[in-house]
Amino acid sequence: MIRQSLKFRKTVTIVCVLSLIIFIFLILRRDKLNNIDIEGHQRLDNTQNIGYRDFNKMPKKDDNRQEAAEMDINNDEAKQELQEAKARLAQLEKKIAILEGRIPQKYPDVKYLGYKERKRILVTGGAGFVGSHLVDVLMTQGHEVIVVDNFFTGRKRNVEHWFGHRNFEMIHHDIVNPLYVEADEIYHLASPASPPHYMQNPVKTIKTNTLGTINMLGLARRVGAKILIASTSEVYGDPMVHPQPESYWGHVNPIGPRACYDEGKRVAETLAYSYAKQEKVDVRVARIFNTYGPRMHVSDGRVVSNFIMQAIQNLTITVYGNGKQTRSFCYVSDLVDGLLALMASSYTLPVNIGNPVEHTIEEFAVIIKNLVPGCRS
Ligand SMILES: O=c1ccn([C@@H]2O[C@H](COP(=O)(O)OP(=O)(O)O[C@H]3OC[C@@H](O)[C@H](O)[C@H]3O)[C@@H](O)[C@H]2O)c(=O)[nH]1
Repeated sequence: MIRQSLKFRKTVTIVCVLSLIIFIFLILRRDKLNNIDIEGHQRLDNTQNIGYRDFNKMPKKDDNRQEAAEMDINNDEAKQELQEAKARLAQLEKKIAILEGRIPQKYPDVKYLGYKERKRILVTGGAGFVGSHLVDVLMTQGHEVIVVDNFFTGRKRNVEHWFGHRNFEMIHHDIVNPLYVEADEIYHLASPASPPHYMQNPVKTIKTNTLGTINMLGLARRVGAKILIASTSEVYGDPMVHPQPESYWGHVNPIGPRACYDEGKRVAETLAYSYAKQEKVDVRVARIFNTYGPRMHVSDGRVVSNFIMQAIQNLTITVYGNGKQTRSFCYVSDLVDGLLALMASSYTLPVNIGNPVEHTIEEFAVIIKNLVPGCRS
């Protein structure tokens, strides 16, 4: 009985120890598994946590990178545009500098005229030799001047010192076509005046002096402007009377080489007085004699520039014919004074404007030769 009891105890003890070992084993095993789970769980948590906690941060980081990339692209484009703009600006600055070089910064002194005194004056042929000097005086007097020129013989450089002035306007226009502007006074000077120039295209010369004059007289009638017609000593043709008074009717060959100009100007005068009589246009007619002065072109073809150029270059002075024909020579500023005085006057019949002292062409050739030092012409 005691033996059985001891055996039982022993068995129970062994079972207990074994159970304990198994229990410890199981606990250790569980811990290990738990650790794995825990680690796994932690990793999962970490991910989740990171995912959760940095939910607002992580995607932002990506956005920032994208934004930064986009900004880089935009910056590159902006830099390129800036460079292009700078290049264009440099080009424009160059062009402006060239233009500024051409336009004088300072204009000749111009008088200030009040609204009532200031006139708007149209000068046809205003870029020519005589016209440009007239424009200078009208501008300095303080008037508003409109220059119309087709630049056949006129030159922009003759009036470029007025470019940009608020009282000055330039129109590139051929007066053979109608012109619609407002004006108080019209100086109608547009026509080639040098024989080689006006004979170069005789039909055009006649058109300018007939159709062109009709257009200007029509304009004067429409706007109520006073008009001065620039006529010529050539209306006397090959005169039989010396010097020629305005009452002399002339000696003109209607089919001669100069007829396009001579007859063109005679018709222009006839038109002026027809408009005066029929349409009550206020007209002035100036018969201009030989004129010389600055801005006369070296290849003008008239006797003054021809002789001077020939004398300077020691070339033969070309006296046409026997040189006994006479001419008077008027300085351009005196002619301009005469034109202004005639326009301002109430005298409506034709007026000769020139130098009353006549010289033969032969005499004139000698005068020029003696004025050029060392001339061997
Ligand atoms: O080289 C020359 C040029 C001209 N002459 C002579 O010099 C005289 C003057 O001739 P120009 O060519 O200078 O001019 P013209 O006097 O014939 O007419 C000029 O003067 C008046 C203006 O109104 C006219 O518009 C213009 O044609 C003419 O007798 C001409 O034969 C020369 O002897 N040699």
